[in-house]
Amino acid sequence: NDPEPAHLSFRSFINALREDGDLADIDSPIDPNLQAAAITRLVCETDDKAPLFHNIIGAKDGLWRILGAPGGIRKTPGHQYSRLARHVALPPTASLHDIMDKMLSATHIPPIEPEILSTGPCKENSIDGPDIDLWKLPLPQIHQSDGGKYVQTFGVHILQSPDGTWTNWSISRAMVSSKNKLVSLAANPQHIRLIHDQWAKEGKKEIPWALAFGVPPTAAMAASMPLPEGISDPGYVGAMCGEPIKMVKCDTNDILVPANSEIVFEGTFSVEETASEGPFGEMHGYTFPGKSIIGNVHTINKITYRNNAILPISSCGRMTDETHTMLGVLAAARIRQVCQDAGLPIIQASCPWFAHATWTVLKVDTTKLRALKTTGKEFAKKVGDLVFNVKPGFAMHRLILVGEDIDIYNDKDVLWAYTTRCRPNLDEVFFEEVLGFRLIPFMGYGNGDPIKGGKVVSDALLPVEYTTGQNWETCNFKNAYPKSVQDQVLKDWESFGFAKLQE
Ligand SMILES: Cc1cc2c3c(c1C)C(C)(C)C[C@@H](O)N3c1c(nc(O)[nH]c1=O)N2C[C@H](O)[C@H](O)[C@H](O)COP(=O)(O)O
Ligand SMILES: [K+]
Repeated sequence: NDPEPAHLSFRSFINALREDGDLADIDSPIDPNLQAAAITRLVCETDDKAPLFHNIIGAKDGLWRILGAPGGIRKTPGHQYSRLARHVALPPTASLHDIMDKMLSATHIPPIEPEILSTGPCKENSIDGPDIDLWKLPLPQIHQSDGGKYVQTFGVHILQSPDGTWTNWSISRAMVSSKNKLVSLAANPQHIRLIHDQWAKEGKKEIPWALAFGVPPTAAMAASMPLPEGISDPGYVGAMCGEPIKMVKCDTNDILVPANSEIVFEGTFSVEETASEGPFGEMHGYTFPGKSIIGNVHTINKITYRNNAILPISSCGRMTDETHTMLGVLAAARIRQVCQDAGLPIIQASCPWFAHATWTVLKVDTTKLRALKTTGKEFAKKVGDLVFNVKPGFAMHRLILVGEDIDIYNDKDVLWAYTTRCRPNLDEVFFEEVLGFRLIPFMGYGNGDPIKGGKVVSDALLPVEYTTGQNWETCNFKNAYPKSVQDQVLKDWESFGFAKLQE
C-alpha cells in the first residue's frame, strides 16, 4: 500500500474504491482478448463497480493485472460521481459541479513544481530495449473491430516543448504496431500534435517521450483536460493538490514520470515515422470497421513497472465511460472558465451523457445578462464566436444556453428547456467556418466537410429572460401548488399506498 492518499496514488485510489464498495475484485482467469474489455463495457452501460482483474490470462512477471472503468459513474443515489471525486480528493457525495470546480481551482494561482525523487515504485522492475516484445504481454483487445491492440486507453503521454519550458500530459489512444512500437492518434488541435510539430520545425527526428500508466488520479484528470497552451500539467496539479507531485526521471531520457506509476513506457515519439492507426471503437459509440488513418509512431526503449503492476483501460463507446465523464466533463469545465475569463455571465457548464460529449450546456446568470441589454441572437453569436474558436470547444458541436431554473446536471431539465424554449432555426446561431471534430459520425462520415463547421449555439432562454426575467409558472408539483397543499400531499403520500419518494 502507498502512503499517499487516493488522489495521489493509483494503488490508494483502488483501495478507496474497495472501501466505497465500488470495486469488483475478480480472481477468475480473464482473457485480455475482448473478455476484460467486454466486462468493462457492460459495467459502463450499467453503472456498476470498477472491475479489477487479478488473474489476466498470459500475465507473467507481474505484467499485468487490469483495472477497468477508472472514471465510471455509479447508480448509487447521492454517490453517482464518487469514482471521479476520489480522483480529486473530494467526498464521495461530490457533485459534477464540485468536481469541475476542483479541476479549475488552480487556473489563476501559481504552479507548485514537482518534487524529483531518485527512485520510486515504478522502478521496481524493468525490461531493457532488446528484450522488449509487446506481443508477449497480455495486450487487451478493447473492441472486436479495432484495428489493433489498444494497450493505451488510459495512460498519460508525457512530452516537453523543445525548450523544455512546457511539460504536457495528455491521454490519447495508441495501439501496438510492432514488438517495440505504438502508433497513436495525435491530431490538431491537441497539444500532442502541437508539440510534435514544434520539434519537427526544429528539424528533430525523435522526440523524448514517456507513457505512464496508473498515474496519480489527479494527473489522469489533468491529462484529460484541455489546459491552456504552455501551462504545464505537473505544476498545475501540484497547485491543485497544494503539494508537489513526486516524480522520477526516465532511465533512457530526461522525461519525468510520476514516481508511483504502475507501468512506464520510455522512448521517443517519431517526427516522421508513421503507421496505420485505427479503427477504434470511439467515444461517440461507433466503430467503422476497416477504416484506418495514419498515426505517428512511438518507439519504446525501456519498460519499468511496479510489482504486480495494474494496467488501467477505458472500454469506451456508448455512454457512460471516461470519454464522457472526463473528456467531456473537463472540456465543459474549461469552456465555463474561458467564458468567465472573457467576462460572459456563465455560471455553470455541463456535458450530458446522452450527448456523448458533443454538447455543452451553459447556465446563464440572467440578472447579469439583462444588464448587458443584448438579444438572444447577439449573445448566442458572442458565446459561439468565443467557444468555437478555443481548444476546449473543439469537440463540442452544440452549446445550449439556459437560465437559472434549469439544473444542467439533470437531463430532464436540460431537454425540457431545449425542447420548449429554443425555436429551431430562429433561436439558433450556426457556425460553418470553425474547426469541426472529425470523430463525430455526422462529421467524419457525414455529408459535409469532415473538419469544418457543423456547429450551433441553441438559445434556450426565452426573450423575456433578456429583458424583465422569467414570467411563467412551471407546471410541476413544486411550483403549481401552494406550500400547504404540497405539505398535505407529502404527509399522506405513503399512507395512500404510493411508493416512498426519492430525495
Ligand atoms: C479520458 C480520455 C481522453 C481522450 C481519449 C480517451 C480517454 C479515456 C480514450 C479512451 C483513449 C479515447 C480517445 O478518444 N482519447 C483521445 C483523446 N484526445 C485525443 O486527441 N485522442 C484520443 O485518442 N482524449 C481527450 C484528451 O485527453 C483531451 O482532449 C485532453 O485535453 C488532451 O490534452 P491537451 O492536448 O489538452 O493537453
Ligand atoms: K491535458
